[in-house]
Amino acid sequence: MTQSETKAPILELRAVTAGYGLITVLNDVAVQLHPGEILTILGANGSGKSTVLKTTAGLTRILGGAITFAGEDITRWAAHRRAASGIGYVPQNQNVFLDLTVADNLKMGAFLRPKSFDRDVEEVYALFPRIKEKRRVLAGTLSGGERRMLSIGLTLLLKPKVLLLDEPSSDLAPTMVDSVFEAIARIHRELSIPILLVEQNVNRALALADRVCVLVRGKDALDCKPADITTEDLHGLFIDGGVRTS
Ligand SMILES: Nc1ncnc2c1ncn2[C@@H]1O[C@H](COP(=O)(O)OP(=O)(O)OP(=O)(O)O)[C@@H](O)[C@H]1O
Repeated sequence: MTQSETKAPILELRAVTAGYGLITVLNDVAVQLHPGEILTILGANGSGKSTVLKTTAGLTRILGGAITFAGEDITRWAAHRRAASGIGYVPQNQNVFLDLTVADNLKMGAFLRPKSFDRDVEEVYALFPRIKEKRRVLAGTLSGGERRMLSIGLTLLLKPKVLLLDEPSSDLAPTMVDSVFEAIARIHRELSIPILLVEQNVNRALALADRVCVLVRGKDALDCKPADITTEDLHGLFIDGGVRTS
């Protein structure tokens, strides 16, 4: 058991069943994120990884189970209340204003904290120097990776207590993937924010994670340390759509 696992989880999904309208995607799912931890969720396409994040952010229909965050039952809380209480969700699709400059995007993100605006924006620029260089250009002209960085930066301005990152490296050039993973490691190390990470780049995700949760068809099938995942597990996970655990 790691030091972080001995603490109570900051975020917990307990036997959560959830979906969209009449469609049930998650069945009885259990996920625990502990203080100081990066937990990576792996799974085949369509296994429900993004739905775990959306359910935590309050964007799906919860049909059963409970979600607790920082000691409170947030199961019935609306998405905006969860965000305001410290659940920072960075969706896979960009959430930046394409017709505004980078600096104006950040201004929008920091409008709730006018007093600390300059300091908070400098913190984002320090994490993402590339974003600082491009602060005067329209967000619509940024590369995919730069937009991803801006999107993470916008969420950081809300001072999250946990960060939910949905495939931050998808569709990026290799050098951008390096920059994004480096930034995630720094956010974790320097800002001490626990992170729930959904990622298709298995090797990079395993290198970064303290713990791994594997989803198979909407159900958590494996919860272990990265070193305990075998090549066979991974083969089962991505080729067969299931996980061999023995
Ligand atoms: N808004 C939606 N309405 C209805 N069904 C949805 C919606 N979003 C996702 N689904 C369905 O939920 C299931 C799980 O989707 P989800 O995006 O959570 O999977 P995933 O593991 O993140 O997949 P991928 O790795 O391909 O992104 C899929 O069958 C998908 O079609």
